[in-house]
Amino acid sequence: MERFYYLAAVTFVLLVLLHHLLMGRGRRRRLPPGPRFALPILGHLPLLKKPLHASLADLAARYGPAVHLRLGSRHAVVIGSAGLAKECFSGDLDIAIANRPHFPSVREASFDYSVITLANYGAPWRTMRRVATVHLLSAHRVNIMSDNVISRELRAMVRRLARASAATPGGAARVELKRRLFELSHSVLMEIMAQTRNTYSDDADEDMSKEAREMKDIVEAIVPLVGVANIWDYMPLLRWFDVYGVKKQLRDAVNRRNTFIYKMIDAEKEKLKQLERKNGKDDSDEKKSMIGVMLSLQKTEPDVYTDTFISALVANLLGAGTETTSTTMEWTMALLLNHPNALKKAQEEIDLNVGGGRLLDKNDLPHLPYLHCIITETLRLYPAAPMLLPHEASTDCKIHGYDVPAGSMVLVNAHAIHRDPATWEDPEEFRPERFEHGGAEGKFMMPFGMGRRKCPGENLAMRTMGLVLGVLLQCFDWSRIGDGEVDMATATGTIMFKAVPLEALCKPRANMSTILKKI
Ligand code: HEM
Repeated sequence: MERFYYLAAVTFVLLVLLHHLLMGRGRRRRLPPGPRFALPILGHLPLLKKPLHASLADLAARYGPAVHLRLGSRHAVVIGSAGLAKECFSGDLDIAIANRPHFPSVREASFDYSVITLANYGAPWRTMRRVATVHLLSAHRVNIMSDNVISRELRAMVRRLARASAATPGGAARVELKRRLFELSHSVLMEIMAQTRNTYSDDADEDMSKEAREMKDIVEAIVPLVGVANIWDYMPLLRWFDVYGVKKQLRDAVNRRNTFIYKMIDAEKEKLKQLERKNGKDDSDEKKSMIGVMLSLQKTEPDVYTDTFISALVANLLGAGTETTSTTMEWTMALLLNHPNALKKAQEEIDLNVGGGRLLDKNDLPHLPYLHCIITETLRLYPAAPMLLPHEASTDCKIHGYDVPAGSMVLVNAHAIHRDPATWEDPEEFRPERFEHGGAEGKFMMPFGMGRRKCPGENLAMRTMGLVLGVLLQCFDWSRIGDGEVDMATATGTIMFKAVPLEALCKPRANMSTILKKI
């Protein structure tokens, strides 16, 4: 027993020495200020409370806009001001911090980090990013998708809501908005990827294609397992010995996902072959799904656009685009329910500019500036990714005059920047009017990030949100369930979810009754 205590003590001392030896390199550098005492192995991790953005904002209030922390064995710098965020994402510094930290917990689900969101800055990332921005998410394709896909899925949703209301005594249906908005965003992206849907059911409760439903089930199996696996990032022993059996479950779920995507790719290949046989030539890109577009690229550069490349891109865009978009729409509806005057003002704007004779479409959006202000104000208050995605420095660099060693994580507190009282008057208040008539010009927001790793899905997200929210406000009156305000508590995580899923009452508007019977 004595020997055991002796060995434990020696191991502890060695660990502390090793820790100081490794981390001590920082002493010669001028690191940004931060809490002095860091535990061996864990570093400052115990200081971080949930939600992370609030905890980091507290540290910024104490130490300044650039705070140094040690998270496990990594250096991390937290950026907490608009000025510094702009500095980070301009010029050479933008390139220096354009890598992503790689956490073992996400390796399994991310094709070995070879997806746009996680790949390091370099040639493979550039190729994926170019395909996504030029061929899949460009303004031109978003325009095509607005009519082909988004409006079709949206009409199906409106039809179901109108039917549900008609079947409810009093005409106001109780709607699980969180679920509906998620399913709509997921269906839109699935259709954009693979165009699998060929029928629309009149089922009032759910309207996803068979493929969209299967993909949703698979993603729902993977997400909690990645959550449990997070602990691997700091305790590798759990990973090596697969203590909870998570590794095997995760591998099974990821295999299921990959097999499913390969099946979609094969189906799309078959569809394209049939078209070619029928027409003697390939279809135009405009009519193709995203998988179809990538299969055309595969013909000319088979070594680059492999089936694995396509699968990784499909899985990545579905993952990056669904919950960000649906959560932002859920927050918007929650804010409007708590601010009925803003809701009414948006409806009046729609009535004036579109009327009740047809559903609003993409051409109406530029004439609905107040709706745009509402979405922007929601993105300010509830940015879906409150800390963006973590960046990593590929070389030693300087931020705000401080040394930042290569390998440091750089975290940007967009949530805190959006609520900085030095920039925003009454920052905690929902006030879309602040953006009216260029009122917020020059004020800095970054809900989609900035610089090289900025979100490539902004166009698609803004278009989807404009159309969905516009049509929901045009067709229905919305009210809260019960007398109290909607609970605006946030859940924690990379994405800022609403802690209590949003439900609301929805009643068809009188001026839309003819249209609602026809769609
Ligand atoms: C309201 C909706 C959305 C919000 C608020 C949002 C926000 C963000 C943010 C903050 C980042 C990280 C930027 C950084 O690390 O500096 C990001 C990255 C990304 N987003 Fe979005 N996003 C949204 C919708 C979408 C959609 C619809 C897609 C595509 C279908 C998409 C695809 C991506 C991808 C691929 C990346 C990784 C970019 C890279 O690492 O190079 N996002 N997004």
